[in-house]
Amino acid sequence: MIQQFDALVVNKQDDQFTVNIQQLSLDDLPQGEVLIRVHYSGVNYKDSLAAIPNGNIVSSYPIVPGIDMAGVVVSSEDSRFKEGDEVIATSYGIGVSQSGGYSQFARVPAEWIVPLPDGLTMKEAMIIGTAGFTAALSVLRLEENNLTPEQGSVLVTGATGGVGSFAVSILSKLGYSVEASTGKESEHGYLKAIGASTIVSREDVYDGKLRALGKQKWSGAVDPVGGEPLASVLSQIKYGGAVAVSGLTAGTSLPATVFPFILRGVNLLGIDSVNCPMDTRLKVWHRLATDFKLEDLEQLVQQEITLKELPDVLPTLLKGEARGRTIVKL
Ligand SMILES: C=CC(=O)SCCNC(=O)CCNC(=O)[C@H](O)C(C)(C)COP(=O)(O)OP(=O)(O)OC[C@H]1O[C@@H](n2cnc3c(N)ncnc32)[C@H](O)[C@@H]1OP(=O)(O)O
Ligand SMILES: NC(=O)C1=CN([C@@H]2O[C@H](COP(=O)(O)OP(=O)(O)OC[C@H]3O[C@@H](n4cnc5c(N)ncnc54)[C@H](O)[C@@H]3O)[C@@H](O)[C@H]2O)C=CC1
Repeated sequence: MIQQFDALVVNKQDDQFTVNIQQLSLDDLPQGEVLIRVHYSGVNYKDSLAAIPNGNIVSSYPIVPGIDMAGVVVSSEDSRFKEGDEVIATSYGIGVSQSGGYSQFARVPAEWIVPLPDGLTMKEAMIIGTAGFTAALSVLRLEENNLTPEQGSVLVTGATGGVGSFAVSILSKLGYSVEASTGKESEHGYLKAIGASTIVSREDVYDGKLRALGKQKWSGAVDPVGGEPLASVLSQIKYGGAVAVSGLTAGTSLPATVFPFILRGVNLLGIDSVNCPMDTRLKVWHRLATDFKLEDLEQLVQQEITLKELPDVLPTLLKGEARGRTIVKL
């Protein structure tokens, strides 16, 4: 019988904002058909936003953040899952509108759960997490836009981050020549090790001047950075190419012109991991467990931490200090 367990709880009451470890009981968990003993979670940019007062992510407090979890089913009221099943639960309302993965136990609606695919351990699934899933979905969308390695280099912005690192590694594994953009000179070795062919600076991508059209440099791009750099990337994509945009670390406004779209047939592909339909979600996890799977996923792990280290680690992503993935052992 489960009495009490540890969780990270974020609360906002009047002017008080708190982030601390608390002892919860099963009665504190939300409704949902499946009770999961969480083994691993991870740290995504969105988790860091959930742990600050004005992150615009959490819809009601108190909440246990953690948009990702992998664990073992303890009990299920839904016939699709049974005790002992290894599962992944990410996205939807997890860690934003209802309690998430920074807890030893979680209760989740059955329709949000993905069976752990053959070929991945729970730990590997959380090294991947929403960041790796988003990178994989970006690559899938670029493939659907007919991108092939023969068309030339593909750009990855924010390349040392979670989404960026996975985009570099997956594209490299598929035979693409990858130009990885980073502002971190100290991480050039890391980017080469995970598959970058060339490292470019942030200034090579956006030199501070936005042009209607620039030289055609990249056949495609995976962009978790957004903002002005994205406008600059669009102006440098080759005829018919595409940019898969997922993020906003450089800002939310997009001061672009229509010219790349109407003169070069460039496509801007929106990437949403949160409400991605289940059939696509299963397809992406299958590819992450097969042809997208990296030989050494541990290379992308910056650190493995425990719940009590989370309050110090969460803010680091908002300062652009992530390198690959931080995973959390529950
Ligand atoms: C892992 C994923 C990620 O990391 S995504 C990146 C992190 N996400 C964010 O930073 C989003 C934070 N949200 C915001 O900043 C705001 O919600 C906003 C700017 C997107 C919109 O704010 P605004 O105040 O202008 O409008 P509302 O909040 O009232 O919403 C309007 C309308 O949009 C729907 N909506 C809001 N947030 C989302 C969302 N995350 N996904 C999908 N849809 C969203 C909201 O429900 C409203 O629609 P309605 O039909 O009226 O309900
Ligand atoms: N659309 C979706 O479903 C998803 C969106 N995201 C978004 O993708 C982005 C990245 O997420 P994570 O990889 O988890 O974060 P992360 O913190 O691991 O990586 C962010 C990267 O952006 C870089 N960066 C920060 N400021 C920059 C700037 N001004 N110019 C260029 N690069 C800059 C950082 O150095 C780092 O490499 C976030 O905005 C996140 O909200 C992430 C997952 C899913």
